[in-house]
Amino acid sequence: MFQLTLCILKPDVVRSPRLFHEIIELILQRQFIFVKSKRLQLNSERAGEFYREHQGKFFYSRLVHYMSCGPISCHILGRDNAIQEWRSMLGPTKVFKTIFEAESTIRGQYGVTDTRNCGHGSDSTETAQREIKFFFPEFDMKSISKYENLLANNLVFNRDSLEHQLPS
Ligand SMILES: Nc1ncnc2c1ncn2[C@@H]1O[C@H](COP(=O)(O)OP(=O)(O)OP(=O)(O)O)[C@@H](O)[C@H]1O
Repeated sequence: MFQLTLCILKPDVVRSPRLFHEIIELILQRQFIFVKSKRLQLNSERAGEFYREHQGKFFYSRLVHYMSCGPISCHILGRDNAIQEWRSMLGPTKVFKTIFEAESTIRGQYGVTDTRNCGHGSDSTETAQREIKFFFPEFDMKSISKYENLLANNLVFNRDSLEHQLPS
């Protein structure tokens, strides 16, 4: 089933152009459609709001500080089973375990710590909708139908905007 998910590439990744583009290529190779892309910097209030479910946990303030320490890159990704596919590419949350147990994943290869773990992926369709709205309030979820019957290789990927373009 065609799905959308929210992908965030975290500040360490965005800070390193080579790593950033390497991860974009990996995502393209997995036949994801980049529906929308946006680079932005969160302030600590917005970062705290995004991760509010973790409020009170020992890593919460570290996480909020990290997520607001530099620009992040947000992407609405689409493909069959997008939510699960992007999370499996990322690998498990905890980098210190992942580098041994899932070393071929993005976190396994490039993660720095359990907090600085390269990326974020929505974990359900409800979460994806809420998170897409958080970063892309102007995005019309109904426009997904435009992409549903298209494969990534029927579209042109614009390397400046980091978005696939629909055939005219
Ligand atoms: N034990 C921990 N120590 C340090 N940071 C953590 C820890 N657990 C989670 N985090 C940070 O909080 C983020 C959100 O945690 P969550 O449990 O929702 O993991 P996730 O769903 O794999 O990650 P994300 O929501 O970012 O995709 C993680 O991506 C990581 O940056």
